[in-house]
Amino acid sequence: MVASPTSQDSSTDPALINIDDLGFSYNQGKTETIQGVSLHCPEKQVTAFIGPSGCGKSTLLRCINRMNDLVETSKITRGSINIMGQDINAPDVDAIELRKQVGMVFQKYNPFPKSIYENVAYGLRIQGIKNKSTLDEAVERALKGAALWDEVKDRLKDSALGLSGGQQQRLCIARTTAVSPKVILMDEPCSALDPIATAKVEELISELRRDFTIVIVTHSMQQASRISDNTAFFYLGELVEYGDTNKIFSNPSVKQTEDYISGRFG
Ligand SMILES: Nc1ncnc2c1ncn2[C@@H]1O[C@H](COP(=O)(O)OP(=O)(O)OP(=O)(O)O)[C@@H](O)[C@H]1O
Repeated sequence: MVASPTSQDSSTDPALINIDDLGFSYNQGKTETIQGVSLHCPEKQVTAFIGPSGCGKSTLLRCINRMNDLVETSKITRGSINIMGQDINAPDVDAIELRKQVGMVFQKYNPFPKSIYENVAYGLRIQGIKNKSTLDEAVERALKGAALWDEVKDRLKDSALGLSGGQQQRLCIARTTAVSPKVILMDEPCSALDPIATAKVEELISELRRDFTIVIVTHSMQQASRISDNTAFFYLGELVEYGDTNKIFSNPSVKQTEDYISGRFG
């Protein structure tokens, strides 16, 4: 057992995502990978999940858009996740509809083997948007929002696979924002990038918080402290401490958090 979380409400801002006593199992409930986690992610802020390898950060992230549904033996064992007041695991909630509101950016950038333009237009076309000028405007807006427009505006018809790794990741972010989700989940989005590309994506994340609520899993404590408003520290499937990022990194309430952020374990 780890210590009880010292804070579940990170701030007084209204929460967009409310996770309440969540339990999650990969093996039909025999063991819980997520054990009674409660935390609230405020709207238009960045919340970082940190903790040692295997503590359940990515699993919890994937609960927020029900990606774990794809694992046949997975099960929510207790509690709930509400997004904008809706229980996302209620029987009438369609996971595909949910994922339109809760987009995801992965560790390994994964553009489609299509043109730069078509990568961004893809989700809009699926939504039935056919008008060329509407698509052109939306693609330009998303690429500008992802700080990529100036680098690609003259080669929108070229393959996305010809971009550098950092550009491909920013393209994946543009693809996600183009369909205007409320939430963007990011699972170690910089771990495959060099320091310069990482700095660009971090800058981008700081910009994106103006329009989106972001939850990011990161192994980098420096990254969490640079870009997040709130930080949640997990250990063995439990939330140890959650709160304002400055507080967590300068004056954590729990010794385990302090040991982790100071590099004494993990
Ligand atoms: N699809 C799966 N089926 C069964 N067990 C899984 C699955 N995915 C992850 N796990 C297990 O769940 C636990 C938590 O894994 P998870 O990837 O969520 O941790 P993490 O904190 O994100 O780790 P890391 O920092 O290494 O990515 C681990 O023991 C892992 O082996």
